[in-house]
Amino acid sequence: MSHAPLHIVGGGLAGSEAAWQIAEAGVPVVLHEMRPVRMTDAHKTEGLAELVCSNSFRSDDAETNAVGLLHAEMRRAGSLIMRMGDAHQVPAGGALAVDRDGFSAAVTAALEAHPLISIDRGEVAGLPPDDWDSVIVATGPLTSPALAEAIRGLTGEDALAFFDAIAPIVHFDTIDMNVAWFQSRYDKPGPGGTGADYINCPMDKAQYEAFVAALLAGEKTSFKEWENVPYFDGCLPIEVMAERGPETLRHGPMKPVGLTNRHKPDEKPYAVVQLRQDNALGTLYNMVGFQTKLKYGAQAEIFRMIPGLGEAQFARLGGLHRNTFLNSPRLLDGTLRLKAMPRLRFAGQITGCEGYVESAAIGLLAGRFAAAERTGVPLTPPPPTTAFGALLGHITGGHLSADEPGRRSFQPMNINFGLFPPVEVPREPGKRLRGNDKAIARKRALSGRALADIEAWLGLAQREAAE
Ligand SMILES: Cc1cc2nc3c(=O)[nH]c(=O)nc-3n(C[C@H](O)[C@H](O)[C@H](O)COP(=O)(O)OP(=O)(O)OC[C@H]3O[C@@H](n4cnc5c(N)ncnc54)[C@H](O)[C@@H]3O)c2cc1C
Repeated sequence: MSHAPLHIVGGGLAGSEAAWQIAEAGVPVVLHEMRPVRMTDAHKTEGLAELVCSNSFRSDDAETNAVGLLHAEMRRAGSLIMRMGDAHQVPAGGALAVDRDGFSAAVTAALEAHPLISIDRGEVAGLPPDDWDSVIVATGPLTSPALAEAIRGLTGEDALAFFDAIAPIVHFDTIDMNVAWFQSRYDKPGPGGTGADYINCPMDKAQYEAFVAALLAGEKTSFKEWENVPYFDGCLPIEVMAERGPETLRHGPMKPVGLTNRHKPDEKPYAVVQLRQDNALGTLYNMVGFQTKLKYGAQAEIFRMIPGLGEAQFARLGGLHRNTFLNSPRLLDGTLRLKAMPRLRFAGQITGCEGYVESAAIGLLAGRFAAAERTGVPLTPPPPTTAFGALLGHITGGHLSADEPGRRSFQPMNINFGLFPPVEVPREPGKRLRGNDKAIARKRALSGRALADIEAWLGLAQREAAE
């Protein structure tokens, strides 16, 4: 049976995954992507699913890490983003990091080759036309202003925009490896890694203190209209962390634990800056956790104070970006449709999830919901005990609003075990778990339950589609 096409606006992480899911369900889809006709402030290419900053999908540990669990669920659900991420991974300790160009090219090629997908390059500069009866809007944190304005007018809610900061990338051959050394924290090999995947730059106490002082004094980009902007803690600019106290960085991205300086094994570094491979060739490394809103001149000067980076050349410096997202718990229904106009469904970071993987996961769900609606096969949302369900719950209703007049408390969030309903931790007779052991046992129990429940949900969805 042939179906009328669905439309997706935005060919990023969410839109690409949604297109794949819809087409794989046998429904034709038109994917509208504005690049290269119109670019965003962060995208550099015309490739679909371009990674705009870090090249990491974060931890791949499905047993004790919530994003690793989400990876596992997505793989089971036939995710294109995970398949291409796995195919283009670069070594990164316990994390899944990818060669950004190879990854984006592979996603683009797969979508272009699918017989049910057509790709239309052009901006949707307002509400989608009335004759598009089912649309997924996946235009991301940098939704073009014309569309953002139209959505804002439609919802009556102010789409909150605020700034995040991105980390610099360094040319490998400008790093002094007589000072820096390769090692993953605790020598963890992780998927596709060797246990020596990060470059580490050590600092002694005096160097660390001088560095923190320089960060505090360095000239920052200031955006008056965005002052008092609420950064979320996972993506704080390094100088904002420094402002929180002299020790904050040493306990955050510059923590020295699990690392031994190969050049001076008897000297414990006071702080360590880590760089992670950014491309398959190994010619570029990004500074882990070093997102910043320092001015370019100040960045180059201050980051060259880091031992090993004295002569560093930067392929890209850090910067600021806008982040636009909906007050989804109020605006969207349980299958991501806009209550005020149900022909529009939202996916990706614009719904208030955060991160490449989470955005793709919500794209996957939006695609499946839209395809099910088109084919007339009802699809119940995934159970809240799964990573898919927990994330969807956060977006469509799990968040408790602070309900202060004129303000809203809903903020973008990465997947985390705090979003899952409590679980009974299995007890071993005669053994009482405490502290870290107890926390790990709890995560294992949450993961085990999630994987069993997602298998059941996927099996059920498959049976319903076949009937
Ligand atoms: C500068 C920056 C740095 C980030 N750093 C990280 C990071 O390090 N790690 C991480 O996990 N996440 C990071 N994020 C968040 C990351 O962007 C998102 O998590 C992810 O890319 C969102 O996926 P998405 O599909 O929702 O949006 P995107 O991947 O941004 O895709 C949206 C697409 O829609 C297109 N588009 C926009 N408006 C229109 C329109 N009107 N018509 C047609 N097409 C349109 C855009 O060109 C884009 O291709 C960062 C975001 C930004 C902006």
